[in-house]
Amino acid sequence: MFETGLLRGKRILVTGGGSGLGAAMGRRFLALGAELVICGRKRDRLEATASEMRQETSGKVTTIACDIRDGAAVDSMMDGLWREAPLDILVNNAAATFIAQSEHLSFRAADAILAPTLHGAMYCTLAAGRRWIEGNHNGVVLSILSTSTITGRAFTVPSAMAKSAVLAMTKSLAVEWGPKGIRTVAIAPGPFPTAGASGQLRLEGRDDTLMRNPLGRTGEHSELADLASFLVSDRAGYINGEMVVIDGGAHLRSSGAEDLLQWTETQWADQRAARSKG
Ligand SMILES: CCCCCCCCC/C=C/C(=O)SCCNC(=O)CCNC(=O)[C@H](O)C(C)(C)COP(=O)(O)OP(=O)(O)OC[C@H]1O[C@@H](n2cnc3c(N)ncnc32)[C@H](O)[C@@H]1OP(=O)(O)O
Ligand SMILES: NC(=O)C1=CN([C@@H]2O[C@H](COP(=O)(O)OP(=O)(O)OC[C@H]3O[C@@H](n4cnc5c(N)ncnc54)[C@H](OP(=O)(O)O)[C@@H]3O)[C@@H](O)[C@H]2O)C=CC1
Repeated sequence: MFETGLLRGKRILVTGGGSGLGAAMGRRFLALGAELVICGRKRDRLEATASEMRQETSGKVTTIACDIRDGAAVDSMMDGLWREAPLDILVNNAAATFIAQSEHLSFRAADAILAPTLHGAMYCTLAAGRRWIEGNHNGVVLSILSTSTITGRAFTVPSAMAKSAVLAMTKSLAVEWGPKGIRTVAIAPGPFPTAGASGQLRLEGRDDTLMRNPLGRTGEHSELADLASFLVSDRAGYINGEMVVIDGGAHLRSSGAEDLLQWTETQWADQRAARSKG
């Protein structure tokens, strides 16, 4: 679908690129000629994903273990990267969520979602942006958000809050950093099957999520990877501050969480007990 070498010469960091949608985007970026860096907390999983990628392509893949909740760790990751060469593109993909009745969320539980999803994305963006501006280098920040930024979403309130805040960052920096050669864009995916999302959101057995999709299916990873590749490429050079929804039209019918309103207190208690058993 794209010209060969669409992303040739681009050095791209995908946070949370060792799994799920981050890995799918990374694979496509490599296939389009980019140099890829993936980060996450789990070094083993990053290495396993990178080694699969290296077998599939001749492109260069680097892994960095980094907990993006830690600003100093983010700065040290960016220093290390910039010592070699500046990044061209940052993809804020790492995030966390789980379903819970909000009145049962401890402050620590709320922070467990806000810290990577909001603070982590902000730390990475500020760290990359500062270096781009100091070095007079153009850049693109793509943030993977959610349609909860449009609809809100019951039972995943900290995630909806964090994603909405990163959308505000995307729009605000488009104006502040656009004149400095930095584009900020976002994607709001609907349900795409990944181990992370299915496990945390109990998507299995919640047929309503799929039934409510006007297209009657979940998204394909390749569909998201295509959209991401376009948005970070120079072909999308005039798109700035925009969030593109890719959800089959699902959010026009429902936020995706309404079936949870039917859960009984016993079901929620079982959910909490399952969590506390690990
Ligand atoms: C909906 C429709 C969609 C339909 C539409 C689909 C749209 C999807 C939008 C977004 C999707 C995604 O983000 S999908 C991405 C999913 N991937 C992930 O979440 C991967 C990263 N996840 C993680 O790291 C973990 O799962 C997570 C728990 C979030 C963070 O782990 P931490 O080690 O930081 O946290 P812990 O130390 O274990 O716990 C910190 C506190 O949080 C509490 N806590 C942890 N899990 C909890 C839980 N399930 N329920 C309550 N509370 C919980 C603990 O009890 C602690 O509080 P105290 O007891 O008080 O100490
Ligand atoms: N799948 C879906 O249906 C949807 C997904 N999204 C968004 O897409 C993105 C990818 O989600 P998905 O692929 O489904 O889920 P995954 O759980 O596979 O991806 C989350 C990634 O984030 C990384 N991560 C989490 N916390 C941290 C941290 N503190 N520091 C560094 N990395 C971290 C994880 O790696 P590690 O554990 O090694 O740290 C993991 O690779 C997320 O932003 C999610 O909100 C949005 C809407 C729908």
